[in-house]
Amino acid sequence: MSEAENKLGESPALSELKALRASIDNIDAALVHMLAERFKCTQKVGVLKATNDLPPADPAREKIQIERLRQLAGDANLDPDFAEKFLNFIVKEVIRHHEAIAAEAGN
Ligand SMILES: C=C(O[C@@H]1C=C(C(=O)O)C=C[C@H]1O)C(=O)O
Repeated sequence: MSEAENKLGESPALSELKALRASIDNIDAALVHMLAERFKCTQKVGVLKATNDLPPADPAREKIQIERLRQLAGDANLDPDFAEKFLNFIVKEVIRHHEAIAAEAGN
């Protein structure tokens, strides 16, 4: 049991906290599965780029994605700066994978 759960004891607040945490756990699981699917796609893009002599990063594509995500975030009441940072974090990792795929292919 976590410190917060311990402190709340048997109470309506504890029930609410547990229900909210159960939803958070479901959302985290969904995020992991969605990210895994995204990385499956980006790995294939990496192979496609390496076999067609294309660079790992595509800044023009990223610019469009950032604009789109910032708009979506704003509409969803999510901080657009956070959405941009989150996308950049993922894209940085994708580019690292693409560089590794290109190096493996001898590019
Ligand atoms: C996946 C690609 O490669 C890189 C990673 C991107 C991403 O993770 O969305 C976007 C642009 C590229 O810098 C791509 O070019 O589509």
